[in-house]
Amino acid sequence: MKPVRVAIAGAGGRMGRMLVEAALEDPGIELAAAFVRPGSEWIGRDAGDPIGRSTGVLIGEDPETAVAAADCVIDFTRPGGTVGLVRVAQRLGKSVVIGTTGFDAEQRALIEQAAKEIPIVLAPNMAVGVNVVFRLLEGAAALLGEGYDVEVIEAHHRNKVDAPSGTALEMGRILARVLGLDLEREAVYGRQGEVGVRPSRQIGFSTIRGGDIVGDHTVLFAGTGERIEITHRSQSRMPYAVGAMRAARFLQGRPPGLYDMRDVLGLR
Ligand SMILES: NC(=O)C1=CN([C@@H]2O[C@H](COP(=O)(O)OP(=O)(O)OC[C@H]3O[C@@H](n4cnc5c(N)ncnc54)[C@H](OP(=O)(O)O)[C@@H]3O)[C@@H](O)[C@H]2O)C=CC1
Ligand SMILES: O=C(O)C1=N[C@H](C(=O)O)C[C@H](O)C1
Repeated sequence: MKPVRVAIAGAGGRMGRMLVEAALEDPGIELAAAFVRPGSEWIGRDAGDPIGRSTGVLIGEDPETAVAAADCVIDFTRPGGTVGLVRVAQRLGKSVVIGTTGFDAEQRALIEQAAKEIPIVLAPNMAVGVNVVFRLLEGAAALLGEGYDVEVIEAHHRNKVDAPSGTALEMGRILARVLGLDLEREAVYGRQGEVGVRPSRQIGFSTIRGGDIVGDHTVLFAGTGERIEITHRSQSRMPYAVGAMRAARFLQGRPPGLYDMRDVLGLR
């Protein structure tokens, strides 16, 4: 099988660098292009420079040129950048792996629309462990049922700009579905002041930001006389990047559609 040619967006970012490294280590992947925003200090430099390696691929600034050179574009940037890139991929008939988080409803709808024409993996967390935790949460929530208050607690580095994390929100969606809750009405994001007695039909989200924490997620099921905590802690960003390469390989030859990491990992 020919390697999947990937273009990496935001190649100078924290995840962009990891993605370049993971692409170089994966025999099923060929690094075809890497690009950044116009004006970036990285333009014209080797894509391996941010990680002290040499790739022979120069960092560009034109998404069209980069996407045209690849089978699949991998995007861990910001929602505004992602939707623009999805339009380019749609026009050129290329697949997209999206790790970016923090989309609003309109941006999400645009991605869903594009997925009618091209194959897209959209996943707030590409680490295998987190996707297994998603499955554990389904089981735990179904077994525990009512009688346990559910809280989602996440911690990330000081530079993360969206909150709660995309992973925490996905955990909330899974728990709400299994428990029959309406997340729009029954979620609470942080608490302050005289908030009153906690309703049983509620999912609480708490966000911690500080230092260089890569990413921790805990779901707490608090009962009477006991509590259960399911925790995932990331010690490195590499599992996210390795997952993104798996997603790019998964998309090769796939029909248009919106997939997530559970599809990629066979966890459905
Ligand atoms: N799904 C997953 O497994 C994971 C998802 N993430 C998500 O990935 C995203 C990026 O995280 P991280 O790498 O830490 O962030 P960084 O800020 O380190 O990197 C973001 C990159 O995107 C670029 N960028 C920002 N805005 C735009 C735009 N409008 N158009 C194009 N490029 C843009 C930045 O360029 P510049 O430097 O010029 O601003 C930078 O290179 C976040 O949404 C995060 O939540 C993170 C880890 C795992
Ligand atoms: O910004 C990050 O760093 C991360 N973002 C993702 C999220 O919002 O869930 C995934 C991971 O937690 C790291």
